[in-house]
This record gives sequence, C-alpha cells and structure tokens, in this order.
Amino acid sequence: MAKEKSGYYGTRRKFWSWGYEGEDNSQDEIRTMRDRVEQRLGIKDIEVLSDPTLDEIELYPSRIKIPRTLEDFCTTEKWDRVVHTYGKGFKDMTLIYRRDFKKAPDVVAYPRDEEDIAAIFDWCGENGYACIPYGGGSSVTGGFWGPERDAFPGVVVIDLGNLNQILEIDPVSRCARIQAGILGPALEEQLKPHGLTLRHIPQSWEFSSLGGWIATRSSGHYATHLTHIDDMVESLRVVTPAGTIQNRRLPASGAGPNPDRMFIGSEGTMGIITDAWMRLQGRVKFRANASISFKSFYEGAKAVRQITQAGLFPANARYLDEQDAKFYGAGDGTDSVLLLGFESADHPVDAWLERGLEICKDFGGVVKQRAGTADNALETSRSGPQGNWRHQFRYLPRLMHTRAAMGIVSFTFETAYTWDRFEEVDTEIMRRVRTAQKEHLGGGIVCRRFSFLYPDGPAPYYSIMAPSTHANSLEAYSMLHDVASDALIELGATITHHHAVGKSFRPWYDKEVDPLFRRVLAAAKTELDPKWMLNPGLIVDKPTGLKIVG
Ligand SMILES: Cc1cc2nc3c(=O)[nH]c(=O)nc-3n(C[C@H](O)[C@H](O)[C@H](O)COP(=O)(O)OP(=O)(O)OC[C@H]3O[C@@H](n4cnc5c(N)ncnc54)[C@H](O)[C@@H]3O)c2cc1C
Repeated sequence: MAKEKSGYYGTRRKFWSWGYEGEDNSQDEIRTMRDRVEQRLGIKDIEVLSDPTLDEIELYPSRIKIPRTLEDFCTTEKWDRVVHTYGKGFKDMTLIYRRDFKKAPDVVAYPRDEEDIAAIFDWCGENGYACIPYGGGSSVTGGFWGPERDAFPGVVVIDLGNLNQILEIDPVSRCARIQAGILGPALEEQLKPHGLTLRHIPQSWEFSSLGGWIATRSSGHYATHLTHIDDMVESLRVVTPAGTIQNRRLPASGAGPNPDRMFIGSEGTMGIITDAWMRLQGRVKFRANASISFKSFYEGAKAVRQITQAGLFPANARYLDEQDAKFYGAGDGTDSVLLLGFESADHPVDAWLERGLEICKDFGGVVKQRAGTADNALETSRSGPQGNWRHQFRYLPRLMHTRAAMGIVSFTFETAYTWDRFEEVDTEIMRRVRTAQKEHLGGGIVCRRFSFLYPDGPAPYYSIMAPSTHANSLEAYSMLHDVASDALIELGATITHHHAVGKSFRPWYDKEVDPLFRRVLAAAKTELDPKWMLNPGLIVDKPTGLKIVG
C-alpha cells in the first residue's frame, strides 16, 4: 500500500522563540521583562528589536534537487528550512534576531518510518550530503548547527516528529516501547490511560523529544536517583547508515559493555534512535514538600549534601542561591532557598520529609512552607515559594528570545563535581566569571542553584547576565562562555551535566575525555557511519587520512 505524503506535523512553532505561532508575548510582558533586566543590570534605555518575520529572512537557494522517490517526505520550502536552522541557545537567538540564516539546511525530511530513514541515508551517502537528526529542536549547545557551507555539497535535516507513537506497553514489567520523535506532552498523554508515567520532565519538556533526550543524556524531573534519562532506557533501536541495531530488552545484564550506552549521549553522530523501550513509573499519589531558607549558601549546601548521602532520595531538591531565589520568586534576595520534595505512587513520604527537615535545621535552615499527605501537598507546591518557582520555571522559556532582542548577554552553563572540592571550585568559578564581567563589560550577574544531586557531588547550574550592545553581544557572550568553560575544565569539573556537548562545548569536551577514548569513538563511528555524514563536527572528528570509499 502506498504511504501517505508527510510533512510538518501539528501546529507550527515560532522559528524565533519558544511556543506556537500566534502565541506572541504582549507588549506588557516585554516591557516588564525589559524593566527587570534594566533594574538587575543597573542600565537604562535598552532597545528591544522587533521579532523577525519570514519575509525578512534571506536564504541561499537550496543546492539540492529532491529525487522523485523521496519527494513525498522531503521539502525545500522556506519555512521548513528556517525553522530547522537553529536551536534555542543564546547564540541561536542572537543570530535569529540578526536575521542571519546563512546556515539554513538545503532540505528538510520528515520520515514516516525506518524505511524512509534508510532511503535518506542511501541518498545522502551517494551524494556526499551531511545528515542532521532533529527531535524537538531545543538544543542549547549547537546540537544541530550545520557544517560550514563549503564543507558539504548539501545538508539534510531529518525531523523525526512523525515518529510520535507509543508502539507497545508492557504493564507487567512497567515499560513501553516509544517512538523517538514523540514530544513530552504527547508521550505523557498516551501513557496516562494506563496509569503510568515516564516522569522525565526537563524544563524543555513541551518541545523536546524522547530521541533528543536520549541522544543528549538529558536530565529531567528527578533531582536524585533517576536524574539522567540513561537509567530509564531499557533498550534502544537505532538505524545507522551501516544497518539497524536492536538491543535486547533486559532489566539488567553483565554481558560485556552495554550496547545501549554506545548511543545514549552520542548526539546523533552514530545513528538515529528510532524507538526505545523505556522504564516507567506509577503515577504519583503521595507527596510531601517544604521550602527552607539558609542564611549562608555554603551552610545550606552542607545540609543538602547530608540529605543526599542519607539515602532519602528526594524527587525535588532545587537549592537556589539568594539571587536565583529572588529571580524565581522563591525568596527575597537575602537567603538561599531549598525546595525539597518527596513523592511516591505507593506510600506516604512524610517520614522522609521529616528527616530531611531535621538535617536542614542542624545547619541553620528555617522552614518557610511545608505540607505532607494530610495537607494536600500538591496544592502547597503550587503556591508560595514553591509555586512561584514552578510558575517561573515553566513560563520563562516563552520569554527566552527577549534577551537576544535586547542585546543583553544571558545564558546558563551547568556542570558537576565532587563535594570534597565544592566550595573551592564554586568560589573560583564565581570569581573568574565576575572578574571577566567587571573587566570587559563593566559588571553583570552570576547566580547558581543545584538542580541535580548525587551522594558524591552536586550538579550546579549557573546563570549569567551582563550588559552588552546589539553590535557586540555575540563577542561578549563568547568571552564569558570561554571563561566559564575554561574554568570548568581547569578545575576538574565536567563541561556539561545535562545540556550535552554540541558544537558549543566541543573544544572543552576534547580536553575532558581521554584521547584514546576519543579514538575509540572515531573507530566506532567509521563502522556505523562509514561516510561520516551524520552530525559532522559533533563529539568526534574524522581521523586524518581516513579515506571515504564509494
Ligand atoms: C528552555 C530550555 C530548557 C531546557 N531544560 C533542560 C533540562 O531541564 N534538562 C536537560 O537535560 N536539557 C534541557 N534543555 C536542553 C534540551 O532541551 C535537551 O538537550 C533535550 O534533550 C534536547 O531534545 P530535543 O528533542 O529538543 O533534541 P534536539 O535539540 O532536536 O537535538 C539535540 C541533539 O540530539 C540529536 N538527536 C535528536 N533526536 C535524535 C534521535 N532520535 N536520534 C539521534 N540523534 C538525535 C540532534 O542531532 C542534536 O545533536 C533545555 C533547553 C531549553 C531551550
């Protein structure tokens, strides 16, 4: 039977920001955001650029003529090329507001199944085109920035959005086989009637995909225990230019290196993840949560460490320094704030919260808001400091573009390092960033929080904002980005805990990972992607002298 034609799925998204077309921010929202930024940075009269329109964007003509056999699911239409050019990082947003789309792909493909993916691989292989897998498009690290224009005769983005179904559910083992292009809301919607949830909720949940989460090792809802998506993967299916790999469904195995781990975090360089058996959770029935304030960030961090090492495994343990707490409405700017939450589908969790609060009090923590099973903890978590934080966390992505529109440098970086060096490393990171802000930009803000926690160390998340102009914002961003990245690597931290390496962090990733391991990755890629067409420039480079045959 002939397959139906395929193209972009569902409501169109804005190419310049977060959200759907037509969901524009009101002038009031923009003004409030601008006033907030002016107040935080102590500057005035910021000029806010207007949102770009499709008509204003100029593209190079597509270099590719789509063959008849592929035209049912490939396109060279302008909107499709524009929306697939950039991710959602600060650099992406700034180039979008500069109307700079020199890197637009030539073709966007919307495969309907694995056969279509294999056909694209064959076609790209024969013609020397680069292939860029695309999930939700929420990368903030240049995950699908195309190669330089003259490096390949053509660039094809493969958008997996039509692979968006749950294919099988195994309620006994509590797992489901899920297609990789599904976005967070559709995934949970399809699991809900079965009383199950994946409960992987990165801030980008609304517009990021299962395949993207796996390809980038994203971190979601759980602050401890199941932090990364890695541990929720039971088995993967991956289509590569060399063939398809289907790993075996197993709860655990000691049979050699885990084959799934070859692809988890491979950032689209080794093949396209088409579906995965994922481990699920029962839907949450019991909750207990509290917000606790600390006079000193480092004293509070000691309480957080002890909670993590006590085996309590809170689902939520966001620990915000005083500025981060103020920005998110969880504090007044004088104290650091811990938002602590426990949850279960099976049993009350009040005792865990009780023990967590005892530990906080030992380190001078003051409980500001608290609720357990008897007090409707869900309601409480949606009001007061916890509710304010939750609201801002969900709402702010819709305003992410305004920083670029204002020409203000604003970005985040995240890492992880061990507790034994926590104060020393954190102090030095803060010092280096503040010094660079002061010396080169006349000032700025850096604040931090813990978003994920391990018994042997935290995963701190730093937010940076600094004054700049529309003309120099990218240079200012690059300078601060490099200072922060150098600090992480020199101080023995990781270049990323969950945002992935992408093109943004590639030079520092090379310093973090042993050269022999990188050669092993290159050898694996040569086997799986013999023509080196998948995501050129990410994670590994083609070994010098490697001849591409065919
Ligand atoms: C507002 C905002 C908040 C964010 N919050 C979080 C957060 O809380 N936690 C977190 O971890 N990250 C977060 N991120 C970063 C981003 O959402 C994650 O990296 C996410 O996992 C990317 O998923 P995606 O489907 O959007 O992938 P994309 O951005 O489409 O792609 C990311 C990379 O994966 C590759 N890829 C995509 N799909 C596949 C596939 N099926 N097979 C092989 N390769 C593939 C792409 O080629 C690319 O290299 C945030 C980003 C934004 C903009």
